Amino acid sequence: MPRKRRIALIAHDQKKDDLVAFAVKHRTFLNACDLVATGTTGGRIAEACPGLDILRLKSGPLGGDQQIGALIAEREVDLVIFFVDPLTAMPHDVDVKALMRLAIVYDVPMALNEKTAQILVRNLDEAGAGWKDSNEGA
Ligand SMILES: O=C(CO)COP(=O)(O)O
Repeated sequence: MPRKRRIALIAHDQKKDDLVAFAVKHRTFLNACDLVATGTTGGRIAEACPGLDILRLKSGPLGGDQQIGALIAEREVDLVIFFVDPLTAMPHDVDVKALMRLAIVYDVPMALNEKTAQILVRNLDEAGAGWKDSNEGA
């Protein structure tokens, strides 16, 4: 049986409220997916959406972005939703860049802001299971 789509959810601190609101809004869709998140982001979403099953990795600055990058390299991630804060310097900026680089290398769709996330989620929702299949083997 094909695995469910796996979505990686990440938000910088100043964007966490926005991603939590996004998750609440798209909860039914997310519930049908496998979810993986960096530590604090995953905790915040789990708190706001009890019952949503989220695999929580390490916090971003402690290696969480790299863990998600490794999953991308293993072709275990179908979509990255990463609400980035472009106005704050991050001590782990190199990890953030590495994660983005791997999403580009492996041609994984990646939303870096809310509007893009909305478009991708709507597209996935409408495409049903066919969306992932059409991206397999690429
Ligand atoms: O720092 C992050 C992404 O770079 C997010 O990590 P947290 O979800 O643990 O805050």
